[in-house]
Amino acid sequence: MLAARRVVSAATRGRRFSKFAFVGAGKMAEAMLAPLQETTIENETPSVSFYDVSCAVAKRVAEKYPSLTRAESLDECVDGADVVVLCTKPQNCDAVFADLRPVVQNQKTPPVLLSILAGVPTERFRAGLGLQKVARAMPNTPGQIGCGVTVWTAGEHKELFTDADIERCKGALGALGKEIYVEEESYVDMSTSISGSGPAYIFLLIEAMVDAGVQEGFSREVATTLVHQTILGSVKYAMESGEHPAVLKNSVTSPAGTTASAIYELEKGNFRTVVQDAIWACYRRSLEMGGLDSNVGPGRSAGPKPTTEFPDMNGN
Ligand SMILES: NC(=O)C1=CN([C@@H]2O[C@H](COP(=O)(O)OP(=O)(O)OC[C@H]3O[C@@H](n4cnc5c(N)ncnc54)[C@H](OP(=O)(O)O)[C@@H]3O)[C@@H](O)[C@H]2O)C=CC1
Ligand SMILES: O=C(O)[C@@H]1CCC=N1
Repeated sequence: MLAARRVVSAATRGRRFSKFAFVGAGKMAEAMLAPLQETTIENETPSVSFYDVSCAVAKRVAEKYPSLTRAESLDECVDGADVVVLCTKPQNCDAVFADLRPVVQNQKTPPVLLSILAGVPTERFRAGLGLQKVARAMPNTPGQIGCGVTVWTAGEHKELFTDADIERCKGALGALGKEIYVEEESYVDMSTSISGSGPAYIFLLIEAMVDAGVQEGFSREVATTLVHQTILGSVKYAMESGEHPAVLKNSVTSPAGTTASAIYELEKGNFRTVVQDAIWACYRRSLEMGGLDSNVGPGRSAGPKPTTEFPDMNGN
């Protein structure tokens, strides 16, 4: 299922189609390319080029998406782009900056840089590439089928972005599923630990449940169907019913029944705190990668502070 096509705003009506240049065409870029080629932005299908230093990766993507333009060089890829979508690894930022800086500086109109790199703050791109307009997003792999969720920000310099710039970023990210704009960049690091990396936690759960089914004697195929459908159905039920998960869990758990025995074991293994510790560890790693204070989490000194006051005894 792909996301609904976007409605065009008056701000961008009548302009030429948007051009997106993907630098790096690996796993996450590919997840973004599939829905992007199906969507419309500014009432047009956007033009999309991509470049990857790995010929094998570029060749595979070109074969899979023949309507996209495979560029042979970074210059060719970025030439005339409205938005450069950076999809390389955070670990080789400096090498990428060295190659990309002269190319973006050479453009008549400086493009927007939309980074999906985990952990790397917008200021680092502004300094490394000499670009003013830097947006940062944290998408996830289910975006490949239009079922993703992305948290993104234009950082502290949002006022430099035109309506069309924002619409292009929103359009590209909206093609992946839900997009949530945040004013504060720290929420992008936080979302990495929940939605960005989250699919991996779910896949681990799927793997564990399927393996248990196989241990019990199901064929792997049937066990996989049981697990997929259980997780899919539970998510849809939770979303459609709007009930608190504890209520839904209790409705499955009969007195002295089977579920209670399973939940006892999960709780004995600290299931919920293990999940929460994993999420905090992921957030800490994102902050570390950005050179920020990562001493966050229960019992640690840094990190988010409550933003609202507790009500007084009268509820005011
Ligand atoms: N995977 C995920 O679920 C998510 C990933 N992200 C972020 O997305 C980014 C990409 O991750 P992912 O797709 O998994 O990584 P991949 O390694 O699959 O893709 C990165 C690609 O970029 C290529 N590359 C490296 N340097 C350059 C360069 N100078 N110019 C062009 N291409 C280059 C790499 O080639 P080579 O391997 O030869 O170096 C590789 O093919 C990361 O920053 C990650 O933090 C964000 C959200 C979710
Ligand atoms: O593991 C990572 O660093 C990337 C970022 C979010 C998902 N994968």
